[in-house]
Amino acid sequence: MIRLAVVGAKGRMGRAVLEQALRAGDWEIAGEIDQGDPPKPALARSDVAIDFSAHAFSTLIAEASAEEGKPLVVGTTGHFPEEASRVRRAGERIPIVWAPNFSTGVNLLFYLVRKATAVLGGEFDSEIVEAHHRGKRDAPSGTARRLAEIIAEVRGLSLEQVARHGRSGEPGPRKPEEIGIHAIRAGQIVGLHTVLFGGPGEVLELTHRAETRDTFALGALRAARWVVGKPPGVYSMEDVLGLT
Ligand SMILES: NC(=O)C1=CN([C@@H]2O[C@H](COP(=O)(O)OP(=O)(O)OC[C@H]3O[C@@H](n4cnc5c(N)ncnc54)[C@H](OP(=O)(O)O)[C@@H]3O)[C@@H](O)[C@H]2O)C=CC1
Ligand SMILES: O=C(O)C1=N[C@H](C(=O)O)C[C@H](O)C1
Repeated sequence: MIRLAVVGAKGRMGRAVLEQALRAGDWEIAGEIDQGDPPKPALARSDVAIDFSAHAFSTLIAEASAEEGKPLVVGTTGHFPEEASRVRRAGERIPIVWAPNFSTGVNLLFYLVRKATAVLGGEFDSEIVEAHHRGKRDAPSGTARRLAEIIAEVRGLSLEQVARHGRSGEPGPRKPEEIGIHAIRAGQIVGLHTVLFGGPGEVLELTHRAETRDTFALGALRAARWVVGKPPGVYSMEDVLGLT
């Protein structure tokens, strides 16, 4: 049995992880950490923790895991740059899988978008559209941010300079280097990401649709199994899936 701590256990994702862990049968739930719980006792009892909480708390969890010497899987999104640096620093002491999206399809989408951007080149405009449930706190989604980073990396651009979050008023003609990012919030949408490449006389759209949270929960459990025993470092879900 692998002893697991779930951070944000009462949340949408925390509940999905607990359900899938119980179903798998080889996990012992050693701790559930939510508002008001001190994290360290539960981390100390566990072989690995999975965090789906909120950016500030997730940063504290990464630091507490490093102090306890325990591996960690971070699924939380929306970290501010200073928080992200602290998570990376924790990864110098323990192994961390940190991914904005644990579904296999989205990690394949990352690969396909890298390839499409390289093949299509600067003649094609890139726009990202994401849609999520009304309860989501951060925007754009961590997955949309990662998709934008990938396009910027391949095109040798600084994302800060070329990201265009929505358009209104009179933005004028689109600049070729812009990467448009658009967030929709409605109802119970689990997760939808489309990358649209618009070129001369044609449009290519790559879409991933998460149908239930099980895809994220199963991916996070797969990452947790993988990360136990790894050397310190910050790993991606693409590393876990062997896509790198
Ligand atoms: N990487 C991936 O594949 C995925 C990532 N996510 C990300 O996971 C995160 C959680 O999503 P979701 O489960 O939908 O969100 P929820 O709001 O449903 O759950 C978050 C949980 O964390 C708890 N929490 C928040 N702040 C704290 C805190 N300071 N201390 C202790 N507990 C806290 C919440 O408690 P309370 O309600 O009392 O505030 C809640 O139980 C988000 O960042 C989301 O973007 C989501 C899906 C997939
Ligand atoms: O908050 C969510 O629900 C999700 N968040 C992740 C993100 O921000 O990319 C992943 C998934 O799309 C669901």
